[in-house]
This record gives sequence, C-alpha cells and structure tokens, in this order.
Amino acid sequence: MSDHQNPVSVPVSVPGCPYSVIIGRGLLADIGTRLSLSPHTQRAAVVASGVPATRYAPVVVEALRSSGLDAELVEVPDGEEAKTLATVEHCYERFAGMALGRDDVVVAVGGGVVGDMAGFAAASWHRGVALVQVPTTLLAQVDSSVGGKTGVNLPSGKNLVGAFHQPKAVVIDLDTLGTLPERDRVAGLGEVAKYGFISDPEVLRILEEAPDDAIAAGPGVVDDLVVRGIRVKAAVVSADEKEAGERALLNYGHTVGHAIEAVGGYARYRHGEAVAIGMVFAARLSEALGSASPGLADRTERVLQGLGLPTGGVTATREELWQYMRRDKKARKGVRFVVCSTPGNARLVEQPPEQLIDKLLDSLR
Ligand SMILES: NC(=O)c1ccc[n+]([C@@H]2O[C@H](COP(=O)([O-])OP(=O)(O)OC[C@H]3O[C@@H](n4cnc5c(N)ncnc54)[C@H](O)[C@@H]3O)[C@@H](O)[C@H]2O)c1
Ligand SMILES: O=C(O)C(=O)C[C@@H](O)[C@H](O)[C@H](O)COP(=O)(O)O
Ligand SMILES: [Zn+2]
Repeated sequence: MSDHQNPVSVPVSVPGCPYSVIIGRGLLADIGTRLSLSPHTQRAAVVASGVPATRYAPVVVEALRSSGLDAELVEVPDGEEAKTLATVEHCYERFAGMALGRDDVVVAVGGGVVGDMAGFAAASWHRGVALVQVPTTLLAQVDSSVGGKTGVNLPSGKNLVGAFHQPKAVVIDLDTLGTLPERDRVAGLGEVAKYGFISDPEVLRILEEAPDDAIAAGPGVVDDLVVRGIRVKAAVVSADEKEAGERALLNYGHTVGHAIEAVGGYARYRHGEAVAIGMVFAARLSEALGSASPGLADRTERVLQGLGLPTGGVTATREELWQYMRRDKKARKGVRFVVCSTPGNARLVEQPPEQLIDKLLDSLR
C-alpha cells in the first residue's frame, strides 16, 4: 500500500488547525522534510521512553538536526504508571534547560502514553507550543496520535487532567511495529476492533478472517487496518473536535475500560486490553437495553478472543468500578454509556438502570 516514496496522507480537517496524517514505511530518516514547521522554529524537544528512546528517537533527532533544528532527546520513564504530572514536570525542566520557546516544537516518539503526556506538556509549556506525533505502537498509530486529546492520569481516575491540543503533523512509520512486543500489538487491536463496532464493520471482517496476520503486524493487513482506523478517527474528530456529540462514540468500551485500568493502579492491564473487556460489557448492555439484536455480545467475545484479548476475569468489585465510572468525563446527571446496535452503528445512552449495570459488571468476573 505505502512506502517512503508513496506514503498515504489522511487529512484531519479540524477547524482552524487542519493537519495531515502521513502513513508509510521508512519515514523517520528524513522526517524533517515532511513537517511544515514555522520558519521561526529553532529547537525541537524529542520526547521518548523505553525502546523508542534508544531505537527511534535518536533517528528523529538526527533527521531534525539535518534539517537545521537544534534537536535534543528528552527521555522520560516508561509505561502507563509514568503517565503522570510528575513526568510532565520533568519535561518542563528539560524544556527550560534547552530554552524551548514559543516558536519551537515538541516531538512525541512512542506509544499512547508518551503521546498523551508529551502532548500535554506541549499544550501547557509557554501556554502551548507546536506538537508533532510520531507514534510507534499500533494503538498510537491507529488512535491516540490523532485528534488532539492530551493528558495524564491521576490516582483518582484516567486522563482526568488534560487539554485538547492538535498536532501540527502525525508521521506514522509502520516499520516501527517490527520491534513492538506481541502483548502491545494485541492490545492495539482492541482499539482497531472498536472502529469495527462504531463505524467500519469491514474492520471486524478482516479481524475475523485474518487474526494471525493482524497480530503479526507485518506489512499487509496491518497497513490496511491502520489506514481504515485513521480514516474513521480523522472523520470523527474533524466533525466534533471537542466531543460535544459524535466524538463520544470513540469512547465505546471506555467507561468500564478506564475504571478497570484505574482499579489496577494502571499496572495490571494495557489500555487496549481494558477497552476489550469494556466492549464486552458495552455489547451486553446494548443487548440488555434492546438496542442491539441478540448475537452482538457473542460476536464481540469471539472476535476479541480470536485476537488473544481478555473478555473477562475482572477481579475488581463493582463498588470499586463504580467509584471510577462516576468520574467518567462523559457523565452528565449520571454515567452515560456508548452502545452499539449493529457493527458500524453506535450511540450514547443516558443513565441505564444501576441494577442492570451491577448485574453486567458481575458478569465480567
Ligand atoms: N489521546 C487519545 O486519543 C488516546 C487514544 C487511545 C489511547 N490513549 C492512551 O494511550 C495509552 C496507551 O498507549 P499504548 O498502548 O501505546 O501504550 P504505551 O505507550 O505504554 O506503549 C506500550 C509499551 O510499548 C513500548 N513501545 C512503544 N513503541 C515501541 C516499539 N516500536 N517497539 C518496542 N516497544 C515499543 C513502550 O515503550 C511501552 O513500554 C493509554 O494511556 C491511553 O489512555 C489515548
Ligand atoms: O479520541 C477520542 O475521543 C477517544 O475517546 C479515543 C479513546 O480511544 C482514548 O482512549 C481517549 O483517550 C479516551 O478519552 P477520555 O476523554 O475518555 O479520557
Ligand atoms: Zn482508548
């Protein structure tokens, strides 16, 4: 589908700050030529952790230096437990040390954790500097790098602090998936499957027909899945940047998923795994409310299990889960959930009966 000669470009038409998502292979070595930064940009803080900090961020730093920028690696602690204000503060201190100014740029190289955390650092440093996303996990390539949701977790809940801050560009180099461990490839497929339930049923067909190819994440099936996912995400955020309506559908499976992550201290589950369990809950809720025809929940479990994603085994009590679900950012008078009627069609429901929610939470054990 795409290589460094012919990358695919998907436009994100957010009013006032449109940008492109460039998807291809071998894109990092000349990334500097792919970004249209301000002519006043002098410095770039390249934020990364873990394997991307040693393997991909140095390539990005070198490429930006070749383009004339004063680029520095800002290494941060790795993993969901490090998606905190303390890590953001560490970034601020490094930005201060390199005199990162208003015309300069933050480049996030890594998974969704680094993208969200460094994105929030960019949104708040000097009240907002330019951001470029270079996602290196499947989850970040198909979801988190696009749309401008940035932020960090608190012990009291997931992504409770943050800002909408759109990137200037997103550069997806699919070759980086070659070093991604299987657990993270599979977790990313949780968000891929989500697009099948809320918008593009063809995604589910692909996951059902070729689960092993999807898990392998080699060239071919995964390229198609990333482009399909990004097209859905770009269309949704272009229509509803700040989640006044339709964007909430991207939260399918997340009300329970985020609660499961938080109860586990952000250490037990990958985000995509927790969302998978949350989608089983959402499908059962959809059926129980008569919003979906019978069979949706069974199909959900089959697809997710076929990919090696968890569909139950939750040890948290319903009281623990409620504590976090009540703080969900979609909540109004009460907790709101995204339900699915048929694959490709989803909507929000207000405050389903608490007894029903309790019964369905128990069913996730
Ligand atoms: N902003 C959004 O719209 C949005 C959307 C979905 C998810 N998220 C957030 O994304 C986060 C989850 O992201 P994630 O699943 O990418 O996890 P992650 O960022 O923790 O990455 C998982 C692990 O993979 C490593 N890694 C990254 N790229 C690698 C590579 N190419 N090779 C080897 N190792 C690599 C990381 O260092 C990390 O150890 C959650 O915090 C979630 O809330 C945000
Ligand atoms: O982009 C969105 O909007 C999403 O909801 C995408 C989700 O996959 C993602 O996990 C997001 O960070 C959740 O947002 P939140 O507002 O519930 O924290
Ligand atoms: Zn998500």
